[in-house]
Amino acid sequence: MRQYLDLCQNIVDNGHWIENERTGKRCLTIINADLEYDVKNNQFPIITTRKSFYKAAIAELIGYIRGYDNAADFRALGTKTWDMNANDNASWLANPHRKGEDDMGRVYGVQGRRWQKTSGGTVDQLAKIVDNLSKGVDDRGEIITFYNPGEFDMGCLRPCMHTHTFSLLGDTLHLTSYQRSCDVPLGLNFNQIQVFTFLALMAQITGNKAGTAYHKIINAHIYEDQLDLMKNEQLTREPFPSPQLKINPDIKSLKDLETWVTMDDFEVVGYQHHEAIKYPFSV
Ligand SMILES: Nc1nc(=O)c2c([nH]1)NC[C@@H]1CN(c3ccc(C(=O)N[C@@H](CCC(=O)O)C(=O)O)cc3)CN21
Ligand SMILES: O=c1ccn([C@H]2C[C@H](O)[C@@H](COP(=O)(O)O)O2)c(=O)[nH]1
Repeated sequence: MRQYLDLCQNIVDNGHWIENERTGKRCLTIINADLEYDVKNNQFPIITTRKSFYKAAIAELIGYIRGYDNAADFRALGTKTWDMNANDNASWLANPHRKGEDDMGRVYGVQGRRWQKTSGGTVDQLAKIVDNLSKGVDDRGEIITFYNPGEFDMGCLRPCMHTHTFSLLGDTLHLTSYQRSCDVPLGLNFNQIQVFTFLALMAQITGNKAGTAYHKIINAHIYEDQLDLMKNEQLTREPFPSPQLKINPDIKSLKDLETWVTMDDFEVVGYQHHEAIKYPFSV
């Protein structure tokens, strides 16, 4: 994944040091990065310059698709990535909307599947997109957005990868995903996998061909305590060729994704990688 390493090198060479009040850490930061993934030819954008735990990344995506609001549900699917934000974040622990242990509040999938209408009831953004794309319809608004400023105070974290737009050209499906804030050593490793897999899955369940995924990032940063490992370890390594993602072909509908799918339905074939690097995580 040369484009990932180029972005990391660009931050190291041209980044600005920005204080981040929420985490109390400084971040080396650039604005604006555009990444592209070739889903059509199954060039899976997994990082090869360290070991990537791709099943955890896919588990996060499936949890968003299911509308999960609880770190325990994410753990049951195969990822602990929401434990810290749900249970170890002072401002969320003190928030009266928090419903107890593991609650994440009205984040990501809750907005995607159960956006609260002022007139009562909820909007299922994802089901509408799946219905339209299955009929070959792109109404130029096939958008799922998790970004609901009216409910930021009801969740543990504002969504980072917050909006996904699907587009049909004939029977080929494309995806454009927008990310406002990106922890390049940790989060992007997962987000690249999620953007790719979201397009591959949506093409599969709507009977379309997968095309290209476009990933647009605004604030791309490396936390100060991650910089040494990035500069002196990861960036000294040569990448390996991209492997392929195999998805169980029996997954045919949104209902399948909501009910029986597990991480055993995803396999990466031919993943060559360098050894793991453990980057610090900032809550
Ligand atoms: N500071 C920060 N960075 C993030 O990337 C991030 C957040 N916060 N909060 C919400 C989610 C949670 N995400 C996470 C959380 C942890 C890992 C992580 O620790 N990854 C390890 C290994 C994970 C594993 O063993 O499954 C890694 O090496 O990639 C990655 C993404 C992405 N998001
Ligand atoms: O999918 C994700 C979720 C989170 N992140 C990172 C980006 C930032 O480092 C933090 C969120 O902090 P904010 O202060 O809310 O911007 O989490 C990510 O990279 N990918």
